[in-house]
Amino acid sequence: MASHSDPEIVFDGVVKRFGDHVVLRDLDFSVAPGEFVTLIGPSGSGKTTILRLLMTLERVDDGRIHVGGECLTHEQKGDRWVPAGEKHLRRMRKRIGMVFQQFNLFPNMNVLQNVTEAPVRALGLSKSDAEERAVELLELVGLADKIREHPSRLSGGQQQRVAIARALAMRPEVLLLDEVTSALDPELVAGVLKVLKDIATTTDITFLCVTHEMQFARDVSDRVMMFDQGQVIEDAPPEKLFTEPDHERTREFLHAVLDRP
Ligand SMILES: Nc1ncnc2c1ncn2[C@@H]1O[C@H](COP(=O)(O)OP(=O)(O)OP(=O)(O)O)[C@@H](O)[C@H]1O
Repeated sequence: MASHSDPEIVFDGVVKRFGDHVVLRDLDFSVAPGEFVTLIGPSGSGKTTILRLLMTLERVDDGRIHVGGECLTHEQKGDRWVPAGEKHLRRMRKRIGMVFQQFNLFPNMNVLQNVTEAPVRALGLSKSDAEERAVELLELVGLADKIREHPSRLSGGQQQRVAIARALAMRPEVLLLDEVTSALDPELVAGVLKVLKDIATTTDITFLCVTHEMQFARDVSDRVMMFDQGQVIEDAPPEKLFTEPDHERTREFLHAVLDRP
């Protein structure tokens, strides 16, 4: 069982390769319960791979990942630890939600159905309980008046807010955010970020976020991890990392992204 002092997420010596390409090399980090941690770093440095490992969309080549005090990647069979089987992964997956760059809503379902489908199917909630909760969440993301609309009638920002409500409907302990505003028109970005900030500050969900929105990262994160060539090269509160980074590589990276027109 997890105790209060256990970190919510632990990467312990994680290695991930694609063929000969080592994307994560002996990666160690942890995230405390309720913390909001943002991963920044150059394109191709492995940030999305970290989220995909947590979603069990990829398997580690070495090392272990723990979530909520339990091993995600391996399970005990008798006195041996073996790579996690499908049943273990399915159970663990329910604890982790993810919001992607693309909203991935079901086009043939209305907003309410999109938010209730998984809780009814995967958590076994009754339809009326799932709907009650979905309406609360859709109010939280500012879409109470859209519950009968189909996704195609919504703006990108509204669709992304439905995707956020859908992820929250599964009551995740951990919410992973992967470039959630990248596919949005610039004028829709602020509304989505505001919703996320409200959720981050009013719930005890643990967040691991990949974003190029540096102002958002600075505003919301408890910690920012600068990631390069498969490892965390700097890990600091945002006010430190964005103003006086220790590492030259972090300085160069911030200079490049903050100067972008
Ligand atoms: N399924 C895959 N097969 C082969 N190579 C992959 C696969 N997924 C990722 N990679 C490679 O792993 C590296 C890390 O990719 P990843 O998407 O994690 O980077 P990232 O830091 O999230 O980049 P970006 O900021 O551009 O999204 C890249 O070189 C990528 O080409």
